[in-house]
Amino acid sequence: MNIKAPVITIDGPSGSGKGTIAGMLAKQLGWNLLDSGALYRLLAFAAANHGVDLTNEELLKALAAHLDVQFIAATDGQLQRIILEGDEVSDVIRTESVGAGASQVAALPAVREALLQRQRAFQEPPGLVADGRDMGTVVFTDAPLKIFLTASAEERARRRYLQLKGKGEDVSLSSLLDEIRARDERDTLRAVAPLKPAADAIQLDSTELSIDQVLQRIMSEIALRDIAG
Ligand SMILES: Nc1ncnc2c1ncn2[C@@H]1O[C@H](COP(=O)(O)OP(=O)(O)OP(=O)(O)O)[C@@H](O)[C@H]1O
Ligand SMILES: Nc1ccn([C@H]2C[C@H](O)[C@@H](COP(=O)(O)O)O2)c(=O)n1
Repeated sequence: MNIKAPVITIDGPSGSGKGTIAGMLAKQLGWNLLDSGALYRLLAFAAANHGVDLTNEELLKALAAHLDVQFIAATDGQLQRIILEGDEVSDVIRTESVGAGASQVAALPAVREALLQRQRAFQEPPGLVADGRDMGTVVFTDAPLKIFLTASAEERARRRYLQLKGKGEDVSLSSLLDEIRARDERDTLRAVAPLKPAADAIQLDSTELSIDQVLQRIMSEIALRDIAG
């Protein structure tokens, strides 16, 4: 019998802390990690490099199906690395403009379909932590633990502001808030796989919680379900 590796899904809006928490959980459990947003970011980035318009669904579908990408798992002291067509792009795909492009290509049904199997292929033993927008509602519907992580738009903009300032970027809090609201609207209102909690997801508002408190809360849900061996 083919027993599938367990999956923990973490969905939520931009800046809610999904990526941070998913990376920490995967490390703590010794499980695989899927940063599904990175795939949409990679596609938007590759499209710009190849001169493909972000509204050209047919060309984007072909590009998505043939994306030459490698995810190199995090090692002690190093974050996961992402290689696209032989070049390391781990940092350059993290800008707000690539994020906005990702949100635009992610609204196209043919693109989502082209990336579906690639995401499911990450479900390997001993387990998978997957973060994104539709992990619990579309990609891993039978996951034994689904988290929907939120925070107020103001808090998410504040976190992003601190993150980008920390990298030496010249950013404005009010424009980050506008960008976050625009991305929320596009991700939530799109017709296909919109951002929403799965019916069986645990909703966790991290506005007033530290990273550690969020992690502890999720670890206690894992223990309750006895899914991590
Ligand atoms: N509970 C928290 N309290 C304070 N800061 C947090 C918390 N969770 C995450 N952060 C910080 O907020 C920033 C954004 O977090 P992260 O990148 O994990 O969000 P995300 O939901 O994955 O965003 P995106 O979907 O845009 O990739 C990071 O600098 C992270 O350290
Ligand atoms: N499962 C996913 C993951 C991401 N997206 C889209 C929507 C986001 O705005 C964009 C970038 O994601 P991020 O890296 O910020 O998590 O990609 C999606 O539609 N579905």
